[in-house]
Amino acid sequence: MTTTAPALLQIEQLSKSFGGVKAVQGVSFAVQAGELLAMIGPNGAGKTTTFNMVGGQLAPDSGRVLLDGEDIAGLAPRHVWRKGVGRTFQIAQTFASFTVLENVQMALLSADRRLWQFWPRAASHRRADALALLDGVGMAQQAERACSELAYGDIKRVELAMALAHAPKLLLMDEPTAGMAPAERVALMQLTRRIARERQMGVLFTEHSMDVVFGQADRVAVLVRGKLLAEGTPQQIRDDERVQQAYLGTGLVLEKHA
Ligand SMILES: Nc1ncnc2c1ncn2[C@@H]1O[C@H](COP(=O)(O)OP(=O)(O)OP(=O)(O)O)[C@@H](O)[C@H]1O
Repeated sequence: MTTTAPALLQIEQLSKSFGGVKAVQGVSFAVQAGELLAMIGPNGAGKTTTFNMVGGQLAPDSGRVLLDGEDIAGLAPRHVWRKGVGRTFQIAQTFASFTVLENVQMALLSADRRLWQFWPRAASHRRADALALLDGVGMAQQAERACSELAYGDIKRVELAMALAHAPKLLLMDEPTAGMAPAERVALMQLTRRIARERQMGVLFTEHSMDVVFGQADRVAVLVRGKLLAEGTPQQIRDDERVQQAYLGTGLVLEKHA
């Protein structure tokens, strides 16, 4: 008899309302280790709400968020983070004057649960590990530059390295490519995909640009008005008439063929 390994992330029947608005209703899907799952849907579909229930920013009204089989629904964000769920954040303006290396060293300090008052020591903290993380995203050569001097696409790569500092099992990326040029968008998600494969890390991301979704995601979950409309490979989603209908009139076109 063969037993199937549980998914890295399994969300089951998640629901959340805000007053009378049913933002998410009975949504279930899974993310496997090493794969990229894109969550898409028209505006107001419930993507951010779902995302925040996985990250701990919102507690669901009902349903489960299983990480390696353990229910983490309703845990505070820092506890969810400790369990191995990472999230990419923008480099705060305050830290833009610090070097690329220093920013990653700070992320490592935080992963090691050192307090910010240890900052004077950050310069010596796990320098080699920080460089290795930067090497993984192709930014080691720029380690000594201030983040404020970097091109936008490079900042995104540093933010990715920072998110990897605590070696998450699952990485949440909320519109990771917003504001990027098309070629940069694809490059960032190709890099993310390679890292996800190497580390066997799952990635759940929300995305509006269809070139990224259909070119880079392994699977796609489509939310419409709080419900899961469809889930499958990019090809299955592209060919799904219900998805086509859902996007009618939104200005987005799902091409039938890549
Ligand atoms: N804090 C809140 N209070 C009240 N209503 C909310 C709140 N957050 C979300 N909603 C509502 O829940 C529904 C789903 O919103 P959500 O932000 O999750 O959608 P989305 O798919 O992320 O949309 P977008 O693509 O526009 O970001 C919307 O009707 C929204 O107005």
